[in-house]
Amino acid sequence: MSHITPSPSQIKSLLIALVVTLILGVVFHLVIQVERQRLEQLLRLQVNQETAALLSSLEAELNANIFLASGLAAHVEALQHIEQDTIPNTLAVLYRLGRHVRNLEVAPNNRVDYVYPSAGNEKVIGVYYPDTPSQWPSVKRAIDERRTLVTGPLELQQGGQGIISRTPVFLDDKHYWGMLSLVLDSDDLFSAVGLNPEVEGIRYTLRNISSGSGQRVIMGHPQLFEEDSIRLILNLPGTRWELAAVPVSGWSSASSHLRIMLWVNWALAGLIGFGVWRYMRYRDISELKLKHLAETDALTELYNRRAFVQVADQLARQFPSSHWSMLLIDIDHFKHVNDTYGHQVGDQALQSLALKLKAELTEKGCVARFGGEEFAVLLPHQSLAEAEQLASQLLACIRNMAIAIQSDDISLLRLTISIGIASGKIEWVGLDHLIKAADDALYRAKDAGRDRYACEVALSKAPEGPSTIVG
Ligand SMILES: Nc1nc2c(ncn2[C@@H]2O[C@H](COP(=O)(O)OP(=O)(O)OP(=O)(O)O)[C@@H](O)[C@H]2O)c(=O)[nH]1
Repeated sequence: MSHITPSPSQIKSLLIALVVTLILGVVFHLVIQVERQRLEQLLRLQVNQETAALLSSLEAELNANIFLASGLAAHVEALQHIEQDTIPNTLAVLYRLGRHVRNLEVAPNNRVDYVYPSAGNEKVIGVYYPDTPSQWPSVKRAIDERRTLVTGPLELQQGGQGIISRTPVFLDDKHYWGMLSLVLDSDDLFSAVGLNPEVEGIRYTLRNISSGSGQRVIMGHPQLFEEDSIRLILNLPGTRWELAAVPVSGWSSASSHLRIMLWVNWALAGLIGFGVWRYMRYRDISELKLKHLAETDALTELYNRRAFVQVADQLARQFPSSHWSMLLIDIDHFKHVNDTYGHQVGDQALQSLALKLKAELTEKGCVARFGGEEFAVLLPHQSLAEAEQLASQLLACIRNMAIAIQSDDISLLRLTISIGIASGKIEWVGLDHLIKAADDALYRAKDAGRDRYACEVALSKAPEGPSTIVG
């Protein structure tokens, strides 16, 4: 199984793209979260306002009714008694004046003697409060506190539920005369103010939170008090109610579209990250291509002279005390090839020779086209003897090589080369000197008849004078 190891620049591009994706994603995410919270707060504010408005309508409507009996109480207190003839009419007037009034009761000495309207409320006549456990505590409390108190909603003697307002009457401000009660139809009252279990996308629940009420739910779904709800309290004389409100589709409904935005955000951040990665890869590849173009000879695909010098300089810095050899290779009578078969044949010959040199020498050193029909080979860590051996092999290899040519005039071409060898410790010699020495040696090889090598030996810091060998 083959493993493809990513290059450092690939890893760098990937990391930068990931960082860009993460930063953008997190920033957008935070912006969306802040917007979500803002929308949720707005919704809470809106629900709070609507709940408060509902509660104040309820309070206003209750207050408009529960003190109706106060007028009758004042009448009794003023006259010190009640005139039986006028009671039905008085109660009828009060009944008309009120809203949602189910019935009015007059109970001198806590026994109900009069009720209006009488139809449907007959069962109430004669009820003695102290004998009615469901009513006596609230009656007694109103007497004790000497003020109008509201209780309920309660199950009524005559059936159904009602909110009861009780006003105790005292004669001479001392002697308790009796109780005036006003029963309101709770359902009618709630629907008149628009309080229902669900109103315009908001669920409401009302409960009684007065002590001893057992937090009884008056209207709506009890679970609203288990939820994250807006809660407002209504204080009435003698009782406390609590109204809870929650949007039907929850608090996050106002920002539900932002949930999609979160996905879009990450997709967008990923897309931008991918774009960054593509751009960086494109830039890296373009840089590599440019570098390759700048370093490579277009005809032979070998290093050009500039790249060769750069590589050699780098190696010289890396291994300053190493012993180096260098070959300068020049094709013999190449002008003749060009002149006889044309420049194109010459180019093909140069390409074939470059391929051969690459195949033979790449593992041993750095091969470059030095100019025209001249090639250079740098052999770091190689002695003169090793360089000479290599040069002999090369000479034989090229001499015996038949170069295939695509031309009407010729199909096979044979060439020879001449090689100049220079050798020495790089820190003493220096690259320029090594090249110059190899060039001199090449000149001598040409001079000695070509198809051979010549070397410069004993190049050192303090050379005694180079000696020349022609192989
Ligand atoms: N086809 C081709 N020819 C080239 C290229 N570069 C240089 N030459 C030719 O190489 C020849 C070099 O000729 P000379 O310097 O006289 O050397 P030579 O004929 O090889 O003779 P010696 O080197 O003395 O053996 C010239 O004809 C150049 O035009 C190239 O890229 N393509």
